Amino acid sequence: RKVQANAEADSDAPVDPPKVEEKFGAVPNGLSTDSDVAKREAESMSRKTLRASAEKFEFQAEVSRLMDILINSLYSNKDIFLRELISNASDALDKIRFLALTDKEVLGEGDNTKLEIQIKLDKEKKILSIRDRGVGMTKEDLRKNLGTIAKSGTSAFVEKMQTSGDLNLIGQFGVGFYSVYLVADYVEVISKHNDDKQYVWESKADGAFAISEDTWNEPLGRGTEIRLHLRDEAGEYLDELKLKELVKKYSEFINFPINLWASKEVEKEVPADEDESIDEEETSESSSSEEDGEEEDAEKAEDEKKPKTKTVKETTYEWELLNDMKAIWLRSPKEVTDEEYNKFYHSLAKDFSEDKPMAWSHFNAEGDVEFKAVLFIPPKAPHDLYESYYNTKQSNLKLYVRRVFISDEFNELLPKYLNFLMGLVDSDTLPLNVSREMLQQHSSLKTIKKKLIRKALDMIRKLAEEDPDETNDKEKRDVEESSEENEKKGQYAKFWNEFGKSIKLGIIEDATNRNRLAKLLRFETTKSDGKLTSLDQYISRMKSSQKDIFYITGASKEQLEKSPFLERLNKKDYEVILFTDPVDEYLMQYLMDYEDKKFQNVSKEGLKLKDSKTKELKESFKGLTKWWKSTLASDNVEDVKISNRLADTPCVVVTSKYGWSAYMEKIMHSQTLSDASKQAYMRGKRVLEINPRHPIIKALRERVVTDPEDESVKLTAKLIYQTALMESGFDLSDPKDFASHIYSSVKSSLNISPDATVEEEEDEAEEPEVETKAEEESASEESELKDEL
Ligand SMILES: Nc1ncnc2c1ncn2[C@@H]1O[C@H](COP(=O)(O)OP(=O)(O)OP(=O)(O)O)[C@@H](O)[C@H]1O
Repeated sequence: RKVQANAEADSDAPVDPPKVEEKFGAVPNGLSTDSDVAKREAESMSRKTLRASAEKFEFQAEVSRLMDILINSLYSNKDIFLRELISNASDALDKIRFLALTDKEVLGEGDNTKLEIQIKLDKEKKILSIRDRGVGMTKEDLRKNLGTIAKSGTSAFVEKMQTSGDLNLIGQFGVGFYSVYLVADYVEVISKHNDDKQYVWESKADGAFAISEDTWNEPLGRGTEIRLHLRDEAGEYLDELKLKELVKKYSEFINFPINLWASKEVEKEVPADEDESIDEEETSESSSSEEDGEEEDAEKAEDEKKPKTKTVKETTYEWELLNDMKAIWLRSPKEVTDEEYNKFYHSLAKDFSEDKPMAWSHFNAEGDVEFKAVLFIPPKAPHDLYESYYNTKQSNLKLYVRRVFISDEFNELLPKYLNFLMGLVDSDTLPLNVSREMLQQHSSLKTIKKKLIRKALDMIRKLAEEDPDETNDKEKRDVEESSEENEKKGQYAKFWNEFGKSIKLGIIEDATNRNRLAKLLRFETTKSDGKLTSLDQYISRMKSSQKDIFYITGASKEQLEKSPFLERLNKKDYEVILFTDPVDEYLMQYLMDYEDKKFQNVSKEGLKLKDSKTKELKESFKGLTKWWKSTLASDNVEDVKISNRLADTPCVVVTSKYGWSAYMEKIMHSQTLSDASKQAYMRGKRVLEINPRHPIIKALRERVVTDPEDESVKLTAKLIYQTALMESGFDLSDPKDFASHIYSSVKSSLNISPDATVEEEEDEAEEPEVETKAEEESASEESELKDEL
């Protein structure tokens, strides 16, 4: 009877999972069906070699390299594979839900309509399976998606991973799937797409993968199941508690239910063991005497009243929901904690480093177009943010319409220069059942975009306002600094270093918001003492006599600080902005004024600096400037003028107001594909400005007065011009010509006759050179030295 009781207990055991389970492949406690046998055969076959009948493919070289690194990685945080798989499953579910908006049929019926993720463990066989009812993959999808890497920048990632060993960013590079090989040595991907049959992709990460039509697993209906045959050392992922903890940690914000086939200890009332009760009866019989007959009867009656059951512990299995799918953006911003925003950012950005986002903005737009949005400024700029700025169409904003994910490639939501922001928009106003193309043209998008830009710029402005480093008010700064935890200190400089270029690109591209963006601009100046300053701060320090905002452009701060263009400005204590980023040159073509103040490039014409003697000097140097201009006629010099910007340098070359500056010319020259004819056209007209107080200039004037036709004076004047060109940042068009002028001048300073010629080499009969002993020795010494080096 015992045997029977056990059998009964077994049959009640939790091997009878819901219907979904039956289709799910490996059954935990092993139901012995025909398909099971076939399956096990298939499995054991495949563990040895990939299935013989399968079509074999080689991984793209880059994928193989990546897999090699992953397999041999000593990276300790192997957990990341799970969030990558769940994230892929969630993407696939998003895709089918989106398709279903316009065609309900694609969802199918019954269990197929359940948009969920299921995780299952088979401790015995050491298999962890993750299944989704997403869009699935056709045979071709399997080959392409899990064999090649489409996204660029993967090489960069592989390099980085090899050197830093940090795999945490894997998801951001579009190669998350391969992280399965951190924990598994053999992986099967079973997938069913509506347009194809069910296929199995499998690989042991040995350079090859195989695809075969799946005739042995239970049909999936639709979607993908990934089976990880875990390595021995990855046994911890068969622990339910561990998986629950991981899903909580990484996948909290997944918008689909994630269910774990979880065991549960339950107490159950089972019929009390009859054998035992008989034994008891027997014992009681033997111990009883006949006299006790009446008493006994009473006890028996009592016993019969007692239930004949007992409590036993049983393990049952059931689907346990691991996430609560809370859409953070639907909640009131007041209710969401900083910690939740941080976590949400990490899941959105697939960035699981410790870095927190720099700022966020969570808002609810009402009116004609209603939407909710959360925007984040990431802690760091992605490695390729500006590399392909004009070519990529990558926006980092997810668009939802009434909680349904539509796309994360909607470039209509934010202008390019704000592409560094992460976040999402969920609109109730946009229609749900139209194609993506139709949606892209929807008039509400313009309103959404406008509001998003406003909010984004506000968020950046606040970042500066809250930074004590940004304030001019020393007292306020001290108060802030003394507060214990001042996380906000220096945050704007950090933002500027990461994303400053984006703000500059914004000024160039977004005329409507130019002024708002200009407020966010930061730069160093001749007086900022190595710190960043803003236009507002610059203006607040302007001298009362100063009308324009002064700036200069060049390759480096050090170079600019020595520029002759700043001589007199420095002397007179004017502040000048130092722009050292090539993009600044473009920027200043668009930023004409700010708060009614014009910008003046101090290396260009138009600088107004009072010099009471200008008129007088102009008159007294008229002869020289006229003569010099005609001497330089062939050098494309528009004019020769008295300068108001020089102190110690004899002369400089300035450009016309709307032409390119010297630095811009350099930038354009360095661009391989720039158009030579445009270069000639845009090149600023050059004006030689002379310093009338400089002894060289004064001496030159005297010499010209004496003999304007003196060739040596003409040569000297040309040499001065060429030197000024160089010092002003221009490239010399004919360096050979310049060099020969310098040598002529050197000759005269060494008192060498200008006609002196170079000594001719004697014409000897050509003989092979024979090394003398001494030469040989020195040569061998040299080579020894090289070896040592
Ligand atoms: N569960 C799945 N269902 C359908 N397609 C999938 C699934 N998992 C992966 N894929 C396909 O394989 C591709 C490669 O996946 P992988 O994780 O390597 O990169 P990714 O998903 O594009 O980028 P990321 O890792 O950033 O999510 C995906 O783009 C997707 O097309």
